[in-house]
Amino acid sequence: MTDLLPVADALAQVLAGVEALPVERVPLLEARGRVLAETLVARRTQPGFDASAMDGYALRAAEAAEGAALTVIGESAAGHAFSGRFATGEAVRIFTGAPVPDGADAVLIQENARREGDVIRVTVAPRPGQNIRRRGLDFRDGDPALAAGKRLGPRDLALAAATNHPALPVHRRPRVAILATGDEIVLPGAPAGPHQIVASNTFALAAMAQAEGADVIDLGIAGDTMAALEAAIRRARDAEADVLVTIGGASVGDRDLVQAALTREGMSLGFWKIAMRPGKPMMHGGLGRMRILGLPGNPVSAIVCGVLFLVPLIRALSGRGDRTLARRPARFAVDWPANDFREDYLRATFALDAAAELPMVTPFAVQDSSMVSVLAGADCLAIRPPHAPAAQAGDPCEIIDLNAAGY
Ligand SMILES: Nc1nc2c(c(=O)[nH]1)N[C@H]1C(S)=C(S)[C@@H](COP(=O)(O)OP(=O)(O)OC[C@H]3O[C@@H](n4cnc5c(N)ncnc54)[C@H](O)[C@@H]3O)O[C@H]1N2
Ligand code: MOO
Repeated sequence: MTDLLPVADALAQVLAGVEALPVERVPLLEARGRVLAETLVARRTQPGFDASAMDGYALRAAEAAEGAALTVIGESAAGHAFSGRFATGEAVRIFTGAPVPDGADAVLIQENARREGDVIRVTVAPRPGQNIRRRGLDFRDGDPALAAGKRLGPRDLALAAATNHPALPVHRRPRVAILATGDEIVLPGAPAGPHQIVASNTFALAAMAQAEGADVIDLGIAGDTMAALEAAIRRARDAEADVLVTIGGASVGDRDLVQAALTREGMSLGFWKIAMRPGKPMMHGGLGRMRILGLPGNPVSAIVCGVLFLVPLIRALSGRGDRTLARRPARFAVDWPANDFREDYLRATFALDAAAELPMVTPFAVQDSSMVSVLAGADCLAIRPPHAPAAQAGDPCEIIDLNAAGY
């Protein structure tokens, strides 16, 4: 059994040759969560002029000692620059965001001046340059603003807008078809006998795919017959899915028909079975343009495979630079036994150590891959490499922080 494919090799195979999907342009209001296909370059300089950061008076700092009096000769408001000339002993009333008149080198905040008709008296002297945002402070025409491969969040969209892009080149969203299999599987809320199982991992995988920006094609549940499975596989092809995720029927039982059905439909097998717990019977293949992830039925196995393989595959298809979920150093809070040949992804909780730096990890005592309640209660997956020796409390490990990832 020790010749099973290592997890890292399996991931490399899943990602091998995956190219980002074609580029389309979308307006800013539709761009959240999409992945930028080209580096975005600023199309203007911001601010495009020296601008006031405050409401007050534009003046020369050298003429504005405490007690000095200056004559107010005009006004500069946002969108309405002062067009006159600025001479010795003069100030210009100015508002936040307005152009600073030529010749002024500071803006005196109005709270630091006393207005007496057309004259202001300085109560607190300004420093040269104070309250002026220099031209180009934020960015300049031609500056790279956002990198290709970045998934666009709200702040990125503000920058895209400010740099004067009404629409953005992004990769098409991956289409991910999800098929649950098994005669025993019923939908939540449907009448269910005592020996039936309610589909659960389907919803986690769909949510994960959506969270990663994919469009989900729900293929429902196929019974354990070749006909039902083949019909569902064809529906995935007809819908032009980029990825088909099958759930269940992945192992070696007489009713585990998923691989046979896929092979009959023309799949070329990449790999089947990996040195991982949970998730050993995972399968990968290709059917035309469609990539196939055959996940085990056990809910925790399927969802952990989703975290480790489906998420990076969606990210790669979306054109993202960062494909895998971040791993973070941590320490065991308890002793934990030695590992066998399968890389283990332990469901665990953690609390930060006394310095509030490292997560101190406590795996759940029961690590059964059917236990959805344990997975939902976990903060993280603690990774145990193959053949890791017994760990003692305080020993280092790595975790995937599920809460931080939003999973
Ligand atoms: N002789 C062996 N038996 C098994 C092996 C093995 O190596 N030799 N591997 C075990 C491992 S590890 C796993 S993981 C499971 C995976 O089996 P399958 O992928 O064939 O999964 P099923 O039998 O279809 O289902 C397992 C379990 O999960 C339930 N299930 C299925 N789909 C869903 C769903 N959408 N939502 C919730 N629960 C689901 C299903 O009812 C079963 O209870 O095989 C071991 N066996
Ligand atoms: O690989 Mo299975 O997922 O341990 O239960």
